[in-house]
Amino acid sequence: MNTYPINLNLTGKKVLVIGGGQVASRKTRRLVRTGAKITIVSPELTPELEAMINDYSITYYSRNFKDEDLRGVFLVFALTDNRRVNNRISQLADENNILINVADSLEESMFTLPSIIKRGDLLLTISTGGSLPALSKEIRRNLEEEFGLEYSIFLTMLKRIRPIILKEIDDKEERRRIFRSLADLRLIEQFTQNKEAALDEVKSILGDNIAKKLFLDWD
Ligand SMILES: C[C@@]1(CC(=O)O)c2cc3[nH]c(cc4nc(cc5[nH]c(cc(n2)[C@H]1CCC(=O)O)[C@@](C)(CC(=O)O)[C@@H]5CCC(=O)O)C(CC(=O)O)=C4CCC(=O)O)c(CCC(=O)O)c3CC(=O)O
Ligand SMILES: NC(=O)C1=CN([C@@H]2O[C@H](COP(=O)(O)OP(=O)(O)OC[C@H]3O[C@@H](n4cnc5c(N)ncnc54)[C@H](O)[C@@H]3O)[C@@H](O)[C@H]2O)C=CC1
Repeated sequence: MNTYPINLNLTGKKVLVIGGGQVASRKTRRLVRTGAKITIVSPELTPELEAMINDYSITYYSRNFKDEDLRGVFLVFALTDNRRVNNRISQLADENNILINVADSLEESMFTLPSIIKRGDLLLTISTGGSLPALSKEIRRNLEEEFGLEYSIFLTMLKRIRPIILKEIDDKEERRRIFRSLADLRLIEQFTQNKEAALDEVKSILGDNIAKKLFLDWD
């Protein structure tokens, strides 16, 4: 299947989770960090979901799914263990143009969830097109060792540096040279081993003028 990979901004959007088992737990864990307005409908809940409902302002209805639950919903997860219920939700979502993920049917899903590695602003996603989700998980575990916290630190710094380079350096080629030199995996990894040396290298890539502007209040 040729899916279209996107990173959705769910801030303030109504998201409905139907079902309260292990799969709902895993998917809701990722949702609570997005700023979405989450509602869960399920007669039963895992202890983790109970805790998330308390800790984040999640609306919860302790009952089976009703068709009206879909009203005004932007995105829905059909995560019950009942094929007929999941299929009904999928039909309704289709009719009403609501984005849907169905836990037990790739065909009825408008999108699937990838395995993710998040290090601050760095987001790596892995997907097997539904062929073997366990492999996505295994690849994630392998890559996790390769991409550590240094990426988060580095990108936090770049968030501050990049706009200044864009503002201060008019020459497009020069800017491109700088950004390409900064996108250096070896340099980023140095932030865990020898932060001083890594910062020195960043300064030398930026050149004296920019470095002075940026690192004046740097400790
Ligand atoms: C199509 C998709 C739809 C979707 O859910 O979006 C889907 C479908 C199904 N998964 C099933 C089973 C398992 N899923 C996992 C794990 C994950 N599954 C995820 C995504 C996806 N799963 C989407 C495609 C992703 C891709 O393309 O690779 C991950 C990546 C993301 C997430 O869900 O958070 C997350 C790993 C997160 C991480 O840790 O990194 C494990 C492993 C485990 O739990 O240890 C098992 C048990 C082992 C096994 O069975 O392989 C079953 C069979 C159910 C049954 O037995 O009946 C179906 C239904 C079917 O195949 O029809
Ligand atoms: N996509 C994925 O990553 C995976 C999908 N699955 C599939 O996902 C589904 C759910 O799996 P689990 O969470 O492990 O099952 P589970 O049995 O732990 O949870 C099912 C939940 O659905 C609720 N439920 C049942 N009928 C309902 C209804 N009419 N309305 C609202 N809630 C209802 C139950 O109360 C329960 O909380 C299964 O179909 C399973 O085959 C399983 C593993 C991984």
